[in-house]
Amino acid sequence: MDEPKVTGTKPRTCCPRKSLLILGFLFASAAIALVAMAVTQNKPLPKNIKYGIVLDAGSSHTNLYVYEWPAEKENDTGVVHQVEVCTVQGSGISGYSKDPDEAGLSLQNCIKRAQEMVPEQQHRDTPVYLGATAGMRLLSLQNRSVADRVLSAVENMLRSSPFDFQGARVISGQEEGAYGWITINYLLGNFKQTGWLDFLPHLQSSSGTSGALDLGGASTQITFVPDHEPIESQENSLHFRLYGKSYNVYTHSFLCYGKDQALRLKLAGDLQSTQNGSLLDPCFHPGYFRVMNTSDLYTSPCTANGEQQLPFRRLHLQGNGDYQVCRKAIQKIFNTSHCPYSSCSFNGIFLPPLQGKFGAFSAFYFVMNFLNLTTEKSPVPLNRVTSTVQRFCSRPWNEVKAEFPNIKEKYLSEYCFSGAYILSLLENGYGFTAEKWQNIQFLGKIGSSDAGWTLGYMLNLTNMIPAEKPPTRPLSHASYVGLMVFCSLVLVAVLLLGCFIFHKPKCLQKGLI
Ligand SMILES: O=c1[nH]cnc2c1ncn2[C@@H]1O[C@H](COP(=O)(O)OP(=O)(O)O)[C@@H](O)[C@H]1O
Ligand SMILES: [Ca+2]
Repeated sequence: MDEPKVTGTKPRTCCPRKSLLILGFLFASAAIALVAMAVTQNKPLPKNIKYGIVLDAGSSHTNLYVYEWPAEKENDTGVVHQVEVCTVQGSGISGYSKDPDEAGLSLQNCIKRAQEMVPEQQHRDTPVYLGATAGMRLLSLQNRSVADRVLSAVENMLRSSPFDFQGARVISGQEEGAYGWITINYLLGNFKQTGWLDFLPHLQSSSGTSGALDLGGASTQITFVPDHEPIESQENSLHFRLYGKSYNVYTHSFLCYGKDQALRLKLAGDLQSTQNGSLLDPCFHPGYFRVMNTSDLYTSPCTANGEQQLPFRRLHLQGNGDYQVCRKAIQKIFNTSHCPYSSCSFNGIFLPPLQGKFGAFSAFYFVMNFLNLTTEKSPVPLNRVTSTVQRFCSRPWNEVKAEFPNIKEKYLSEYCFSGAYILSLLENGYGFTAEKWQNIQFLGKIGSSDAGWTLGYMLNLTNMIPAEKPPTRPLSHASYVGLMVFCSLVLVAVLLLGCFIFHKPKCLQKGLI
């Protein structure tokens, strides 16, 4: 018998296995190519960096700041940062009234330093600004022509530098307050309005900004956005439109209430009640002794009104480190007897209710930092700050001097007065209660940049803060490419999986493998 013939086709060789392999290979190659393309395309381009220089001509000294930012991101918020600060040796420019040319020469070393920091080919395109604050405001009040001569001396020096000189002027107290407020909010990223909060504005605090407290040697500034309160005096009211949002800002600068002039005000007041020129001063350490010419005390317009024929020419000051008495003596320089508004700080100056968080910088920070009151994460409570200052004031001067041999004697001897003055100003002057005190953060730097008015000044003068929010795409280019690649891969994978499930090659079917 014939054996039954095996009919039909030969069992299929597993050809889909080959196709699968090819498909897999193509898939892997395409995926690698996509990722490689995305990475190469998004590699950061060589940076095009721009620079700007601002000189802060303060009453006690001048600082030169160099800032840099990526040219293509000029209008973003938070991109400009400080790369250098150079402290000019000697006094502030207002201290050169006897020899104005020296004021210009004093800047030379720091200008050289800036030349090293900025690449030579960019010197010509780098703007340089000088802003003078309360020391020069006082000198202008005292002798306008001398102040002008000092300003033209620094102007000539800056014009002769290789940088693009943009002006040297005395800025107003209002500007100083406003630019300090802009600086800290820019650096803290408070003008940034990206993310979901844009669509849920009720979740943001009313202004989303921090107030600014700046303490200098000759003036002090307070600036913040009050909560829906009308700003009752025009000279304290500023309006800004930044990144598409409007801000009604309260600001006041108290000339003569920087810590150096405040000390003069206090001493000039104390002098009225001495007969022989010796003064027992509760704001200096026990055992501290200082001799001053009374005429020096009255050279400033802050104290000039009190000048009188005193029967002595020298003041012999002796410390006794009594914090409570010191606070009482300081209190006398704040006049709280009249207020033509619904509420005032002191000297009849309008102050709306304090609102939100505050960043306190410059001498507020130097003093608190020296007293070790800035190191903790959360603010140190007011009662602990008070007891720290009290304890420090009561320490004998020779003990303090021995503990801090490297700190300038001028600073060291005045930290007791300065600590007490800061507490008087914030607590009694502005009305920071123990509860509100917790909203103050003492700031030296934010990131790499010093907190102060200079950055805000430059941002404003270079038009780097747009009034309206620049139109932006929802995603950055890199995120867009990344997401596109990811979605393409998911789509391809789903397609392959679909093909695989619905046209399962026979060789992979059960029993054929
Ligand atoms: O390291 C420090 N310790 C204590 N005080 C300092 C230190 N550095 C600067 N200061 C003080 O900070 C203040 C800065 O004032 P600035 O010179 O800016 O005057 P202004 O802003 O009133 O024009 C001055 O009183 C100066 O003595
Ligand atoms: Ca200052």
